[in-house]
Amino acid sequence: MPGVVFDLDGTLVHSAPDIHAAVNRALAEEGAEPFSLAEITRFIGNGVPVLIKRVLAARGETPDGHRHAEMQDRFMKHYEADPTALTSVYPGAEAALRHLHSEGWRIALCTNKPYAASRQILSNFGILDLFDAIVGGDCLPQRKPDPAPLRAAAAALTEEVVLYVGDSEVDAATAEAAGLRFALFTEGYRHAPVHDLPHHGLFSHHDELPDLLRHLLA
Ligand SMILES: O=C(O)COP(=O)(O)O
Ligand SMILES: [Mg+2]
Repeated sequence: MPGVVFDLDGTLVHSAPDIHAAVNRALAEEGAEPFSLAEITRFIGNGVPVLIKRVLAARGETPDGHRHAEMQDRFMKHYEADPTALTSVYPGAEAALRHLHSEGWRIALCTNKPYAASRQILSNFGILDLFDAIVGGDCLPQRKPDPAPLRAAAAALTEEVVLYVGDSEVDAATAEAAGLRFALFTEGYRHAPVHDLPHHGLFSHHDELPDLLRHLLA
């Protein structure tokens, strides 16, 4: 059977509200002003170190390593305390995963979110056991859009054909660099118009996903 690798934030789960809340809690510890949800959503996609860099830059800071690490630790403390309080699985995503799993597809996750929080989120939503492999943003020295994490996730599935499903320009670039066919979820945290992202298929509701993936195999 084929394999499919999923991105997490903006693809399987709408996690921006918890990321936003944790950033603002970290800032509140310093008495700093909160960011809006739209601002923080724009900073998501390249992993936590880049998120923190973007938050500090938007505040006019050019942080040294110590300052960056301090804010990242603060953010992670708040985020890991409850990464699903405000997060939801996209409508139809769990059903699509269960459908693919029951058809014998092997399933992996390749996200820039750190491994432990990613695993916790899948576990909290009762879908962790559907995944044969998880590659988080802190599992390798490289993060997406470097193809190494996606290649590692695909290799873990040991299937001849592997597809990637994601929501962002980072995911599209990663799939292209790894040489995998890419299905784009149009309702995630993308910045550019759909036609600017290289993709082989797109979907706006996860009910469409099993048929789309079968089509991409053909
Ligand atoms: O953590 C991020 O910035 C993005 O995570 P994702 O790779 O699951 O979209
Ligand atoms: Mg994403």
